[in-house]
Amino acid sequence: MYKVLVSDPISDLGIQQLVDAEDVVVEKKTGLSEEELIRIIPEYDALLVRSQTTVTEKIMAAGERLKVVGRAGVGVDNINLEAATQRGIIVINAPDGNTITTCEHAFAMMMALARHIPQAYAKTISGTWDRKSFLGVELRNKTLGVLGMGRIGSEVAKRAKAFGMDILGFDPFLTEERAEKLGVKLASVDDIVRNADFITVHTPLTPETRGIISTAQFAVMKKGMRIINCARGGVIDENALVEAINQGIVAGAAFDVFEHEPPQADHPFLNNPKIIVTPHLGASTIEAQENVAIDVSEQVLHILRDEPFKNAVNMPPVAPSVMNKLQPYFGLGEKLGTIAAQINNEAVKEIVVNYAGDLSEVDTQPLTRYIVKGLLSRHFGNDVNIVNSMHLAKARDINVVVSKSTAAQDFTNLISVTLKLQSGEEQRVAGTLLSGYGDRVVQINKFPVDIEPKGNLIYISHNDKPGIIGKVGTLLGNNDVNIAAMQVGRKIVGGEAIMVLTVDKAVSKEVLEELTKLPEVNAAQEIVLS
Ligand SMILES: NC(=O)c1ccc[n+]([C@@H]2O[C@H](COP(=O)([O-])OP(=O)(O)OC[C@H]3O[C@@H](n4cnc5c(N)ncnc54)[C@H](O)[C@@H]3O)[C@@H](O)[C@H]2O)c1
Ligand SMILES: O=C(O)CC[C@@H](O)C(=O)O
Repeated sequence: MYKVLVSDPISDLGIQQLVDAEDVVVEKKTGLSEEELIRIIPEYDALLVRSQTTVTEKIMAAGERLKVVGRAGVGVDNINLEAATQRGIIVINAPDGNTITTCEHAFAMMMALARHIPQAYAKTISGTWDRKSFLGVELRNKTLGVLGMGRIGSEVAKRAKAFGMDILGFDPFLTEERAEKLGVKLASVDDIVRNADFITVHTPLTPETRGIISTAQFAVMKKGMRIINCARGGVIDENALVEAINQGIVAGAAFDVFEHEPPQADHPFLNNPKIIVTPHLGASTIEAQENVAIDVSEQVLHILRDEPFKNAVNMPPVAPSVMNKLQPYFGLGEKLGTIAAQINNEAVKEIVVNYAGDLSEVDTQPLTRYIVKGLLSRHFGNDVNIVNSMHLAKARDINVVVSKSTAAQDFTNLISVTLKLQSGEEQRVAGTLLSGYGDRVVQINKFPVDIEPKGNLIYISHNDKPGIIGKVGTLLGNNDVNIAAMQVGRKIVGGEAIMVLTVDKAVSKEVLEELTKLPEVNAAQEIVLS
């Protein structure tokens, strides 16, 4: 008999198939502390959660029989994926079941903001008939900026079209073709913050999206704009928002999510008449809760019974024999993907991976997943892993092409990752695993290099002129950035060249900007590797 613990409120109808299964016992125990969960988890084969239970490393470690953690929803930020993977615990989610519901909540928030509905309701039921304080605005002919054009963002854009809004969309994976299909104008974050009357965010919380809307962005916004966050707390900086409201820049804000949930009683949003809030209700409809629970229960049953399943967030389906051959290259592959993503700022249409030498003889499919994971992690953060990386690329219309060749230049193995970009340009990074030395990046674009892919790097493209290396060194020195290693690549004397510097600490955006202002420098980008 398999035992399933449901530790958050999850739709009864949704888990009915588990309850009905003859080989399963379902127990519901909600509101448990971490200690209580640690104490009881050893009895269970599966754990079903929503977003209230944080499934920590300690809980995973105590889950001696735990085979699967099912998340009835999208975000798995409350589940320690690494700990699960290390212990072979499969984590599954239900990414599609609450898309429409959350989109509708964001839309409801936008309409409530435009017409002051919560404020007017509160005043009316308090006995005051006030028709003067709540003059609203129409959505028609307004510009809506959508940051994050994935499942939910795309659905919001479709509905905004029907309301006669002009839509500006930004997503690192949004191509012209897809934007056109959705009736959205492809824009940069800067275009959006300068031109939108309404902004809604639909990205995960990653290092890149944390504070993507903050003081600098509020400073250039249209006076009287309105802003909505039904994605994750922290994507819009909470303090900067309050400040922008006080300065009269933002006319209203609607938040379903908070940096810390639930927010403290003295949270500045809770007594601000221009901010409307809901307690993380984006996914809370009967339909969505049934959808996600049905989806996740079905998969839990499959996993418990050792049947094929979908939507695993963390577990690679790799046969041990293939794993042994490929494992040494997984780290290199992921780093090549990460570097390719970080030296590129354009939408990617195709990823071409070439395996040469030794690697051409084996089934490299699992390794490709690592490369694509590295590439997408810049924008998806922890939401991408080797199980879902190919699926995520496909869902973003990014084609992944693999080719093989027996000759690997002067190396025994060579992995090349070429990004074919929206503009028609290409970016290429190649690397090898050198016996006794480890991972090496041996080519960036057309330039041969020899770089250990580790720590903080700065990638500079420049014109090969005397003195440029000194200027870069002096600028970094003046900013207290110590250079540990430097590689320069060029094809011809005086022509295009690149410099890759290994530095002892992360560099600020300001320093990168200063570097790009040096006369011979064309671009300077930070590459962060673990
Ligand atoms: N409020 C709720 O109850 C609720 C419910 C469901 C989902 N969510 C949250 O909503 C968000 C979106 O969910 P989804 O299902 O649409 O996810 P999704 O993965 O389909 O879409 C997210 C999109 O964000 C994009 N993105 C990543 N970094 C970006 C950046 N720097 N700038 C712009 N775009 C960037 C990704 O490319 C992706 O297309 C997630 O954070 C999810 O956890 C909240
Ligand atoms: O209500 C929930 O379970 C949270 C939903 C949402 O944030 C998700 O990530 O799916």
